[in-house]
Amino acid sequence: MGKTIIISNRLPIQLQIHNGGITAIPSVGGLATGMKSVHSGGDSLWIGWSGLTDEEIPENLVGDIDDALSKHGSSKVNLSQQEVDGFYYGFSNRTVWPLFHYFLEYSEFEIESWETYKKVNQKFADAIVAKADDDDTIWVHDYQLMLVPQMVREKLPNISIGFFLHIPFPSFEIFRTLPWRKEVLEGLLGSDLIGFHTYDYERHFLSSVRRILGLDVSFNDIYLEDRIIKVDSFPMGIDYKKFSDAALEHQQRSKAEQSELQQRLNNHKESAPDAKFILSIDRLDYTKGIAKRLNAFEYFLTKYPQYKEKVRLIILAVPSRSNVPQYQLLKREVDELVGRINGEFSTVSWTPIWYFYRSMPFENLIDLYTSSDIAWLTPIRDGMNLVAKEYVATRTDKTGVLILSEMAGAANEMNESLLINPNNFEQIADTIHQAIQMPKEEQQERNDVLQKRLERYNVERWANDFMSSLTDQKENSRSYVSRKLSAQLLDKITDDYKTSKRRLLFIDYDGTLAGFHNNPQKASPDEELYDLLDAISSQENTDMYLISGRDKETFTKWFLPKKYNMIVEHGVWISENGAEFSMLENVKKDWMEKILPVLESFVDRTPGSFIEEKNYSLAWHYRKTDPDFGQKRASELNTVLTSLIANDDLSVLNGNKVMEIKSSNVNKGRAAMRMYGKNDYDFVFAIGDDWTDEFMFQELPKTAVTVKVGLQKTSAKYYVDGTKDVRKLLKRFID
Ligand SMILES: O=P(O)(O)OC[C@H]1O[C@H](O[C@H]2O[C@H](CO)[C@@H](O)[C@H](O)[C@H]2O)[C@H](O)[C@@H](O)[C@@H]1O
Ligand SMILES: O=c1ccn([C@@H]2O[C@H](COP(=O)(O)OP(=O)(O)O)[C@@H](O)[C@H]2O)c(=O)[nH]1
Ligand SMILES: [Mg+2]
Repeated sequence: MGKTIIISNRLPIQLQIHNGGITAIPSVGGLATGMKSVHSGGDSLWIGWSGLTDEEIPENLVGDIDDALSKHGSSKVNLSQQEVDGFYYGFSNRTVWPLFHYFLEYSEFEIESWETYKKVNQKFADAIVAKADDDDTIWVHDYQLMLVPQMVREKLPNISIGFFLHIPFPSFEIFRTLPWRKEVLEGLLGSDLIGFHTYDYERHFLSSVRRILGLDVSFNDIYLEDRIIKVDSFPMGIDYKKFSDAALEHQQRSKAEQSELQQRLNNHKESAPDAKFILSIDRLDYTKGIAKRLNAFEYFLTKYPQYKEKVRLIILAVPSRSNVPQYQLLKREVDELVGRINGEFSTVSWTPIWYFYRSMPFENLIDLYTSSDIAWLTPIRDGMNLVAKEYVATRTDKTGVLILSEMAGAANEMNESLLINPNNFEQIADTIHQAIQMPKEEQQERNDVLQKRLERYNVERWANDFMSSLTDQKENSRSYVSRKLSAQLLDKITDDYKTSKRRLLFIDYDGTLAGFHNNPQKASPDEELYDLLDAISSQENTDMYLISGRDKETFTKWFLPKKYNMIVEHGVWISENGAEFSMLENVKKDWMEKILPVLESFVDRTPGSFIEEKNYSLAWHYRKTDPDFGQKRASELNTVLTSLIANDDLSVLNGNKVMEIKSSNVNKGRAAMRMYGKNDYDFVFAIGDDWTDEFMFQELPKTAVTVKVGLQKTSAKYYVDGTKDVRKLLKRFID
């Protein structure tokens, strides 16, 4: 097991130059604070940006800076001012950040900053490659580095790469507006595992992958030619113990040991013992809804005037990304709002809002958390929001009320808090009122549940879950690429075939025995194929079945005179030894009239596509359409159908340029297993090219020889390249 390399834009510490010397200060923000506890525990290297540009670093300090970082297990990527502008202030925080948080109108699409983003991502990737060995595990963090996984993959094809996105992944409708959406997705797909905070972000991401890249997605796996990528949600936790221990320790301090801030807080509590402190802590970011919160607070004071002089809002806004114009505007807006509200409501003995615009050290955060009766966090969108979790963790006597926006990722796990919609002022005002009135017992009940959960799903557990999922995934992916049939393997299979006592063969038709045609009727069998099938089926002790999704009329015409055994429409019909087709499965077809109009509307909008109406299924073919367009429509149809059929016993099969809707209890695997049960077979063989054949590969016994045509995702043991190789392989059985 090699080392772990963590890579993020920001390192756990930020360097500053003061009076010719270097000072290291802890980084603020969820990623750095959360991962820090993971990093300090193990054998890991953290690569990131020091916070200083090349221009800011005097030559004589270069060595000292490297030393300072290496003391923290870190190593830096050097960035010039121009790079920081284009990459960090530019593409990361003026394009991706607003877009992914649904602030579409703030998003700027500038080609120059995209180019710098690419260049800087390459720098990060190169820094990893320079330090990594093949058995290391790379964990890339966040939206600033979305191209890094693929860039590393190109240099180190076998290394394990995980990626975690700390911010939301927006819905397809939003993400599609990004001019470089394809490149971003491809960059991420260099990973083996991609993690999100919530299932919703994961779902949005998968839908974009399906619709923009047209890739095969099954549950939460993405199939590439030679790898599988797993996508999953891992809600990030906090270092619970660190916060609860700090709060306990804080409680035991004597007056003299308390911080200046704590003493001020105490003085205010003493002067107005009934007054409540409401706390809000965030980076000064438009996604955090600080301005809205101030307006809502004003509304609350108007709606519930009895709380004048009884509540105080403490706002800690941490300076962030202040080179981005939106952040500067927000700063001005918040300053003005605080001034106006305080001006409007203050009395001689009461200022409703205390406003701090700075970053506070850990000790002061604990002062604020432990002194506040209510924490009020109302982001308009937030990937997770760790402050919410930290507040609850510090409540040693379990009192305190958390009011949390339902738009924060954390809301998914903190149902016992008071969840609000940050745009609904009426609801917010009433909720603050409810929080102030909430009996102690109820507060404790709610926090008890929350604390237990936070303690269990702490940041260490989060990191371990992610890492072990990454290890598993790497193994799955390795075993996924099935083996190409080498000459040696072919000899072995032929030998087993010839020495077996009773054989059972399942052979798919389209894409396996015959190539594809724009018109399916034209893909008819040729003489060579008839000869081959005649020879196999007439062998002693050999049960050969052609197994296909085609309709029974076509197969009757082509093969009934030949008396081959046939299973068609995926297993609805069977014909053996030249008998008429009879039903193998009893299936309903009343759903068809509901689905047909949907397919028709897709035919109308997708020139070249057409519907094939089979007896018990409907297929929408798009072989003749423009490939990209067809793929796009197929993903769209898939989305529509999946929601339409959710409650029926139907499934959608994604075949080769065809989507078929049929009863769930009919598939080739089930049909094949019924044949397998009829006799004692010591050689079972199945070959096929598409998704629908996977049912056979999965359900037939492990000893079966299963062969996929074409290198694609498969459960088959082996693969061959194309229809020519299929015939070559089958010929071996009769030579
Ligand atoms: O590095 P900055 O530009 O100063 O910004 C600070 C960090 O902000 C973001 O944090 C996110 O991660 C948290 C933990 O997963 C999550 O709780 C929060 O909702 C996110 O906004 C950003 O993702 C980081 O990259 C920044 O470093
Ligand atoms: O003055 C401050 C204010 C906040 N934080 C920390 O910054 C993080 C903020 O993370 P969150 O997930 O809430 O939001 P983000 O800033 O990452 O969007 C939390 O761990 C806080 O403890 C800090 O270190 N100093
Ligand atoms: Mg086929």
